[in-house]
Amino acid sequence: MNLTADHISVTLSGADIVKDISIKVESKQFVGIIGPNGCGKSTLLKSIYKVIKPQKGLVFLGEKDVLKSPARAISKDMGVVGQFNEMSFDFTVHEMVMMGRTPHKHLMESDNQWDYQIVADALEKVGLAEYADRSYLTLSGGEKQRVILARAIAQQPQFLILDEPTNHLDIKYQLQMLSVVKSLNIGVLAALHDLSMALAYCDILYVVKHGQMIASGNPKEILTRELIRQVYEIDCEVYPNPINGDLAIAYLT
Ligand SMILES: Nc1ncnc2c1ncn2[C@@H]1O[C@H](COP(=O)(O)OP(=O)(O)OP(=O)(O)O)[C@@H](O)[C@H]1O
Repeated sequence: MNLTADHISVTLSGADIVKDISIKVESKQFVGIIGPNGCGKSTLLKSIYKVIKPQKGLVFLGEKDVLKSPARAISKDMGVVGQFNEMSFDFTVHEMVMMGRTPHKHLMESDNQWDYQIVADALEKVGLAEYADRSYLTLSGGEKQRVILARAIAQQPQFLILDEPTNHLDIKYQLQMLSVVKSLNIGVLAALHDLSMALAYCDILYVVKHGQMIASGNPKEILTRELIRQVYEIDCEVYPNPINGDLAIAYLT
């Protein structure tokens, strides 16, 4: 399912946070958004998944006009793994992941065997099968992040939005999270901080600074020393890794 965000502008408390940004994610593409802290990545994503209403712009998911459709209709197709995953109430891990089934159910419809299987499979995928009965509030930040991914997987969306999905994860689970997401074979739009991960996983990369899009394209072509200096104000070398031939980045501080 394609996602198109056209000419999105967001103003918050009088400040222009997102300035006329357009993004396209083709079906099954993994698309990344990078940029420094505070450049507007989360705000842009929130305006796409309807938490913030943009002042200008259009968002289409397939044929659906996202900004004009009810949240429930969009949640059948769009999953979101946000940056902050705190809950006020204590649910078990199983209950948290089962919430992913809600968009597919009628009011008061109870969970069936099929839902149970989907939840068990999703927990298995993120390596948390043994955690089903644990209290969500007692989990570590990284475990919570993986539960939220499992919930999004259980939702069986056609499109996934990830806002810095790996920020609590150690390297094993960073790789696991992005590999699991890639294996879902659906359109993905992800805000990422790690440029090496962006190089490894993204088909297309959008680069944002001060709320504006300053570059986009194949990460291997656009992530140059000059662009990284312009965006992050640091010096680096981008070079072919002699071990696997992939591009790597050495930061020169
Ligand atoms: N409700 C608000 N009112 C005023 N300013 C806001 C509001 N929400 C966010 N901002 C500001 O908008 C800017 C962009 O925030 P956003 O969270 O989109 O950045 P980001 O690129 O996701 O940053 P990070 O990499 O640190 O997560 C920040 O300067 C933030 O302080």
